[in-house]
Order: sequence, then C-alpha cells, then structure tokens
Amino acid sequence: MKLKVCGMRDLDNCQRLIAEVQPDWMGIILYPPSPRYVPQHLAAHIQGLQVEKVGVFVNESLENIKKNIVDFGLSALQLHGTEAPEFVENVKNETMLEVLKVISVKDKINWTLLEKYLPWTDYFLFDTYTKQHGGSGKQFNWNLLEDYPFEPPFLLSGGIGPDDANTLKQVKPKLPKMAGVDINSGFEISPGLKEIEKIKGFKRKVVSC
Ligand SMILES: O=C(O)c1ccccc1N[C@@H]1O[C@H](COP(=O)(O)O)[C@@H](O)[C@H]1O
Repeated sequence: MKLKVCGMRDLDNCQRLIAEVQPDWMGIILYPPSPRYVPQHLAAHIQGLQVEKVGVFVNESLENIKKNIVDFGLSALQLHGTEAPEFVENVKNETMLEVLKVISVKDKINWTLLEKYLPWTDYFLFDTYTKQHGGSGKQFNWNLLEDYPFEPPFLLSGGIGPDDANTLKQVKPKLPKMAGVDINSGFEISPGLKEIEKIKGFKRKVVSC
C-alpha cells in the first residue's frame, strides 16, 4: 500500500519525514484558511525537497493552481473542494499532472455522481465530510467503500491514526481498489508538525500489507 503524509510544513520535520519514512507522497496544504497552510515564502525550500509533492487545493482557480505547481514543484494535485467535473477536466488537460479528486463522505456515497470525474482522475481520495473541507480528524464508515465500482484506485483518508494499523490490515482484502492511505492530523504534535516515529511504526505495519 502507498503512503501519503499530508499537512507537512515545518522544513526540519519534512526533511526527517523524507529521510526516515520515504513516503510515496508528501502533501502540502495550499488552502489559506487551514491551520496547516504553507505560505508562499516557503515555496523555494519545499520545491528543493526530494519527494513527490502533492498540492492540496480547495476550490482554487486554475491560474493559482498553475502558479503553485511551479513555485512548489508539485507533481500531483489534490482537489479537496466541490470542484465540478468540468473543472477537473481543465486541470488535467492544462497541467497533465496526477489528479487526486477528493470525495467528502457523509453517510452514503452516490457512485453515479462520481462517474463524470473518471476520465480526469488518477485516484479518488475518500475523506470525511467537514465544513472545513479536510483535516477533521474524523473517520467515516469505511464499509461504504466495499461497493466501490470503478477501475481507478483510491486512497483512504480521514482521521487515520497510529491505532488504526490493525483495522486497516483487516479491511484491505475487502477493498481491492484501495491503493493506499493518507494520514494527517492523527500523527500530529501540533497542526503541520508530525510525529515521525509514529509514522515510521505505522508504515512498518500497514504499507507492507
Ligand atoms: O488538513 C487540513 O487542514 C486540510 C484543510 C483543507 C482541506 C484538506 C485538508 N487536509 C486533508 O484532510 C484529509 C484528512 O485529514 P485528517 O486525517 O482527518 O486530519 C487529508 O487528506 C488531508 O490532505
């Protein structure tokens, strides 16, 4: 399973993550209201880090997404708002980067609504619905994903913490399209600052399964 560690911001913390965990992706939040927002003055430093960088956007303009791709050296885009399929199509066509479209889950998933995203989406990312769009620390009912009907793989997100490693290993066989997990606030000392030892332990348990 792949591992995405999201909401990274502190440069020393990023460097330790890369050296000691080697995640498949490091996510940076480019949504100003978030407590994990990465300001522009850190762009050159983040760009220099040797890791696949995912920019997390919430209903951002295509123009600003393009600017951030260059400034931060992004290789993938996580669209974490209510972006319409037509917008996702534009983003894919204009950037040709990997696109992760987030689906915010309440108590059920309307699979038909997801169909229009399929041609432009490399991964769906399922997260718990919250008014803040993400980083809620809350889980949704993962059983809903047992009905996942599509070909593209997905990432599981929302409130995953160190204690979920065993449950994840148990649910994995029931979710054959789950390509990986996305972790964030469940491994934090404070917003944007991660506990690297805990991530290492989690990776040892989960990623090999
Ligand atoms: O983390 C944030 O502050 C955030 C803000 C706005 C959009 C997305 C955000 N983070 C994403 O939220 C999910 C789940 O996080 P958590 O595990 O529940 O803390 C994760 O994909 C982050 O990329």
